[in-house]
Amino acid sequence: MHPLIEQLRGKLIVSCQAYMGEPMRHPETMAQIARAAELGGAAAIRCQGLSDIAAIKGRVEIPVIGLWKEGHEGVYITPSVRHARACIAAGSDIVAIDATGRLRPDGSTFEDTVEAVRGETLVMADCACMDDVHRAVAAGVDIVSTTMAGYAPGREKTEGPDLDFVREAVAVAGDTPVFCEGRVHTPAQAREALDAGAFAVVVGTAITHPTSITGWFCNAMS
Ligand SMILES: CC(=O)N[C@H](C=O)[C@@H](O)[C@H](O)[C@H](O)COP(=O)(O)O
Repeated sequence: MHPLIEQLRGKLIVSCQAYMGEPMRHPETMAQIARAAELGGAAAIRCQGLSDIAAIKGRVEIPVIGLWKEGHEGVYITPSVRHARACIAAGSDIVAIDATGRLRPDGSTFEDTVEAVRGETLVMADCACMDDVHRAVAAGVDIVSTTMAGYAPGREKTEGPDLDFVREAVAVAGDTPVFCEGRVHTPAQAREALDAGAFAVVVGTAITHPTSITGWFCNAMS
């Protein structure tokens, strides 16, 4: 296993993302949050967009998992070779790519992107279902992640993390590490994900999205 991935074993990865039109959507803000997460013990940062990747890479010592989201429908996480190459150029140590079988806007496939960038970077495959896991492992990716479960066809959206998906993925992924990502909202759930066999756990919203967290409190109080 690549040493950069080995150092993530059993660790927390923090996803620092602000969405279009949101008050925290600024590379400097994301870099500050990423650095704060690093000080808290995060082993890597996952982040979106070329400016954020560059700003965060310049601020933290830990590895950066970069992606580039374009659009909201269909394949929007690093949807082409061009997007993946740009993420590498911006400073990503690992590039996250949608691993679903859906065609990308430019007509290319997941395999096309993996083929083009493998050897230049480490690839994290954002999967929605077991078909994606099989596809990603066959393509030779470095990491499989449950990122898209509940957000693309294939699996129901679970209340918390999809731990059954983690277990099923671990059972077939062989030596390829499986990360648990998506709806991990509490430290206890992060622990459960490791117990389910996850190699590492990615937490975004519950650490870095104050608008959502505030809403959780408000809902509980109304
Ligand atoms: C489905 C999709 O587009 N997920 C994105 C992937 O980068 C992010 O919006 C999530 O915040 C990230 O996966 C972490 O998940 P959570 O925020 O639930 O901890």
